[in-house]
Amino acid sequence: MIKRRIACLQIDIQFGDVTANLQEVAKQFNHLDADVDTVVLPEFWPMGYSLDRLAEVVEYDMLTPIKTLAKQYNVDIIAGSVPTKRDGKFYNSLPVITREGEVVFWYDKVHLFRLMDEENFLAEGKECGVFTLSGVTSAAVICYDIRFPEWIKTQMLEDVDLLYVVAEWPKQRLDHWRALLIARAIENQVYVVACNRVGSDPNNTFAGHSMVIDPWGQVISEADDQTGILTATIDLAEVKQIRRQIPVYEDRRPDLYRLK
Ligand SMILES: O=C(O)CCC(=O)C(=O)O
Repeated sequence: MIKRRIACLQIDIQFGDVTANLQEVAKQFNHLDADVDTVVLPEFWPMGYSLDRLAEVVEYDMLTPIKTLAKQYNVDIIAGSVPTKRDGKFYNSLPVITREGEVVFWYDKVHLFRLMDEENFLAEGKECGVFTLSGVTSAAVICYDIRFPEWIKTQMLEDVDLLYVVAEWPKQRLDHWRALLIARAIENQVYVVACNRVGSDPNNTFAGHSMVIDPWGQVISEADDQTGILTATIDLAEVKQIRRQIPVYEDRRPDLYRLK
């Protein structure tokens, strides 16, 4: 039995205000249950979708305070996503931070969301989001990525037990959010832990409804549309048990799948 207690910080994000957003994250850490192992933040928590401020925001040292929180609270952190800059290009990047305060993995969002103008400001990631954290083979993707089952499957084929999703998913497509996350859990027989934001920016109102879904597709915990912490305990032994019961990985027919 490998149990993990996970907490999603479902926060409101102040548009372009890194200081206020860091304060909000730190405030929420004060309310964590003492037995939490892993904390998950939403997409672009330092700034929201104020994409015209990317150049300014990347200069800000957003991760030192998050690393300090990891050590102080003795938790691993899937640190939502933050803007990064490499070779003159900006990325929507997800850092994985251990309880020792080390950044051990980065994932860059692969599918850019045109409805929110991402392709005008950001470059696409090209690498898989698979990593090991406190002994659990995990993967992480960002928001729009969940609409691409081929991309999620590519990662799940690396023996992943736990899929993290960080998002700023708008309220008007809440039904898609729920259906896509549940489908990804069922078809891949993995735990899905999805952290969304709440509140509004000048263009959108966001759905909240962070969710923890088991590998059978049952929603074991779901938030409403208010700020708060969604906490759930997962038992990773369930993954193997469900894959034995319905062996979809063994029954795949990739020789027939024409995905290009
Ligand atoms: O796919 C959607 O409906 C929402 C995606 C999104 O908001 C994002 O990727 O930031």
